[in-house]
Amino acid sequence: MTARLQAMRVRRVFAGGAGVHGVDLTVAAGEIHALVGLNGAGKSTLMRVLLGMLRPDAGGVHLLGCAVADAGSQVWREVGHLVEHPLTYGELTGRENLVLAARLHGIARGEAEATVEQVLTELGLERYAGVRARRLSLGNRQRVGIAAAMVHEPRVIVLDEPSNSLDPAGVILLRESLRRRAAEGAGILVSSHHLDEVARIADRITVLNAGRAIGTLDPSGTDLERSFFALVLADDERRPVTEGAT
Ligand SMILES: Nc1ncnc2c1ncn2[C@@H]1O[C@H](COP(=O)(O)OP(=O)(O)OP(=O)(O)O)[C@@H](O)[C@H]1O
Repeated sequence: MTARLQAMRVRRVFAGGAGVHGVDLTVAAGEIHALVGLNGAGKSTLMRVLLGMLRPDAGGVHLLGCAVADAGSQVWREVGHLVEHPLTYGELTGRENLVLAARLHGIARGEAEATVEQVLTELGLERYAGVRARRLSLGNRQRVGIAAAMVHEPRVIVLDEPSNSLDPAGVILLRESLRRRAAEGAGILVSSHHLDEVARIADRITVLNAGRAIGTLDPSGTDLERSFFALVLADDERRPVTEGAT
């Protein structure tokens, strides 16, 4: 298995005890790996550590085989992410934002426009491409943010709650886009609250609870919701109340 992304015993604990308490996680080439967990379980924190936005207290992260702390532009141009709010410049149009994102990831000027047209079509944004980002609806701004994370065809993709504020059409386009990218060898990590959606898209599902990876769910299983709550409940009952309190 070629690991695109690997977390080894990653720990990042905030004052008060919440955070991530020693998580191992691998995202293989060609795989869509979903992270699920209740609010505050540590999904965003883990993703931020994986992307070098937060330094771990302990443990390590490898991106494309390179320690994240040592990753240079050659590695970062192969990574696309959307964590928290879509980073768009409100005064620029969707298209201009995407050209900028492509250029920042090393796509040559001559290629950027064609690449951007492709991703605009892929995410159903053609009609809105000329609209300034600040005038876009929440859902279309989210689509632009997702497009910006993927315009440069990265081999590692990390998306935190990407289907938030997307309409059903957007959810389907996102699903198809991620499937295509995984089939072409990208390793994709995606967090979500929507277990139904996760079941449709993920090859593997890891459950986080109170900052720990407590188990996996079978995406083809019949009652994902029940299995999810059973895992969380069993973990909560096992854990002393003071530990990992959020
Ligand atoms: N900068 C910070 N300082 C202190 N505590 C923090 C900080 N960032 C996150 N936390 C806490 O760490 C825990 C995990 O938060 P995180 O945002 O990673 O959870 P999450 O699983 O992404 O939740 P959600 O589904 O609500 O987005 C929470 O209890 C949160 O309050």
